[in-house]
Amino acid sequence: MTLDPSLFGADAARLRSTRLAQEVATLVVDATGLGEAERSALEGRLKAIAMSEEGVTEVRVAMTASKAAGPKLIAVGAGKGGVGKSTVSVNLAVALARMGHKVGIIDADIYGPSQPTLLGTSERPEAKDKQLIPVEVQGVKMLSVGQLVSPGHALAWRGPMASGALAQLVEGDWSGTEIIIVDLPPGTGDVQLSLIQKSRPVGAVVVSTPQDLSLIDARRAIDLFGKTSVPVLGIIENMAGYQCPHCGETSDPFGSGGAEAAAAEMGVPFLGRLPLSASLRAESDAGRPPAGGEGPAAAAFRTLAEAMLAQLP
Ligand SMILES: Nc1ncnc2c1ncn2[C@@H]1O[C@H](COP(=O)(O)OP(=O)(O)OP(=O)(O)O)[C@@H](O)[C@H]1O
Repeated sequence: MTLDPSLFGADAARLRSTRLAQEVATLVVDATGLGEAERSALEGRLKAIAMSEEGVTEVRVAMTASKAAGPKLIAVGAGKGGVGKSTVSVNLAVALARMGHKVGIIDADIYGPSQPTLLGTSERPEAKDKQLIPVEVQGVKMLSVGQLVSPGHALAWRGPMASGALAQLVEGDWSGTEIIIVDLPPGTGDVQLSLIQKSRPVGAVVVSTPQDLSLIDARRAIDLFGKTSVPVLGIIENMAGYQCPHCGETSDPFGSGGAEAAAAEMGVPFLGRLPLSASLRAESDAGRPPAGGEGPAAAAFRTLAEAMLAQLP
């Protein structure tokens, strides 16, 4: 026998199952995200209601929490290389950290790990009991596949070797971190697929430039996340529009509005666009993510980070 969940009002949303046998009611409750005090208040309310039901002489409440303590991973992908995926990843991470979140970044781009450069660090992570300890830089904890090989060493890892290295990053010591941005390798192949399956991100962001060709690849990336049941939090259009530093006129070298239209067509949110900007590139190359500064790029990345968080399940 079961108890009718509607008895429990708003708390019914947290009920996973109810059972009544030999006058004992057993309630399984999802307590994800609740603190100690809230958990015991919830337990008290459920017990009181269940006890008031006829034929109930004892109530047992089992609390479960899905990965309550673990960080939430957000994958940033792109159908192809060079669209600014790594630049967007690091700036989202820095923007989130500035908003007060405890943020990590995993640079899983085995074809061109760039996070150490973008964050301006050559520090190597230490390992404790075979677990990598992320380095902390510009308010963000970071582990990069680039830290596992000597600088400049081209990575041509395939299959199990790539998966092994990437698993080490995901299984690093991320304690104290709430959100981890995962800078995926560009493309939609097996390496990306197995990384998504292993790290189970709570959501994914797809970066695209406005050209049709890039958008075709972005669609593939969205398909890949769909196949792996990872909700797409949205598309970010990068390198959209260029403001001439001399005359101030804005032009659209790669077209405009393509990503927004593609997002609408595929039924995924459009998170916003970033212009092509020489200063963004220069600051990035120098290891100073503009999201950590004061200019318009910082505001733009903050807006994107907020839009992304708003889509989290
Ligand atoms: N909005 C932008 N304006 C100007 N330059 C940009 C912009 N976004 C990215 N770039 C520059 O484009 C280059 C490629 O960016 P990035 O490395 O982030 O791309 P990516 O998609 O991660 O590429 P890959 O995955 O192949 O490494 C970098 O030099 C970066 O500074």
